[in-house]
Amino acid sequence: MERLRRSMMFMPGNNPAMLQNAGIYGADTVIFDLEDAVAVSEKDAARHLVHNAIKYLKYPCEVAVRINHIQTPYGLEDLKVVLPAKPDLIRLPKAESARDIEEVDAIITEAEQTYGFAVGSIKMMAAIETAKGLMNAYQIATASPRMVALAIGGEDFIADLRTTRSKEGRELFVARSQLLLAARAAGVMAIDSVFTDVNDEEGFVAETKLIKELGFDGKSVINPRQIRLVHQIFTPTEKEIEHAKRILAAYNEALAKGLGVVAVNGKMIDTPIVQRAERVLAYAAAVKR
Ligand SMILES: CC(=O)SCCNC(=O)CCNC(=O)[C@H](O)C(C)(C)COP(=O)(O)OP(=O)(O)OC[C@H]1O[C@@H](n2cnc3c(N)ncnc32)[C@H](O)[C@@H]1OP(=O)(O)O
Ligand SMILES: O=C([O-])CC(=O)C(=O)O
Ligand SMILES: [Mg+2]
Repeated sequence: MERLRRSMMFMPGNNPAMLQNAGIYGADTVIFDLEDAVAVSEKDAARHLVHNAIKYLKYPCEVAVRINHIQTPYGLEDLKVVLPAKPDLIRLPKAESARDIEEVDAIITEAEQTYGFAVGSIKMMAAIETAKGLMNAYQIATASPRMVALAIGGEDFIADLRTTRSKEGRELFVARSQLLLAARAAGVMAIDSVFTDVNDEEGFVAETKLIKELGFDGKSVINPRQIRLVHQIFTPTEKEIEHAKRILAAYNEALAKGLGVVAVNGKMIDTPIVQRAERVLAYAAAVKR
């Protein structure tokens, strides 16, 4: 079972209190933002704060940094300042081509060599936030062996579509589905976008259930209150675990009798259903760890 990334919590990289406490809320990943949550006048201070937080504070989770796009005046400097602290993951926003990934990948490789880190140890993910990025999503996801995930950045994406955000996310449905397909084809995780109304718990839960059904591995979040809700939705229930166990038991019994197919509660069980049951159990075990 790969690492869990159910919740990836953003926080502004220039907020010392948030960086200090980032590890206490149980997020699978924390994302220190240098991009849109940080004003231009604060970019430099944020980079150094993020560097020091990663270097001197111990986080019990994966630590990611969202840099500015590499073709902005800030992206390269972001990498220069944060890479020596060895973040686990670099999140590139507004990725539009494989070239974007290759550029960042080359800079990371150089830093790993300079600072004596194992080459390939710093991972990358990309957020798709434009129609153009989505058209190139598979190429983006496969542009470097460092790539572990594609995310959708829904707020920017909706702006690029020239539409508005509906409560049900109708305008994002196709983009989410396409991003999921690209991620699966590339063998990387798919991470959903942020839900900006931190006081709308019902809306957040509905959206998280939807993206889990679509097949996403997790969600970007912006507030500690959203973490528990995502984890609850992604954790298999006792009923699902029991059902998975029954499927495996029935299948193994059938195999022992030389049968390839068997029924549990009147429903046919064959290889893909067994694979799904195995994943439920592996996931449940990973969540407990
Ligand atoms: C579209 C995009 O690009 S999204 C990505 C960039 N955006 C961000 O990074 C925003 C991150 N989130 C936040 O800044 C805040 O959660 C807000 C502004 C959305 C809401 O703020 P508040 O209403 O003050 O949050 P709330 O009252 O729930 O905060 C409770 C506690 O959690 C802390 N907290 C809130 N959000 C975060 C966070 N994202 N990361 C770490 N700690 C946080 C607060 O500092 C506060 O701590 P305290 O009790 O020790 O004082
Ligand atoms: O990537 C995200 O989840 C947040 C973001 O930048 C966006 O929605 O534009
Ligand atoms: Mg964005």
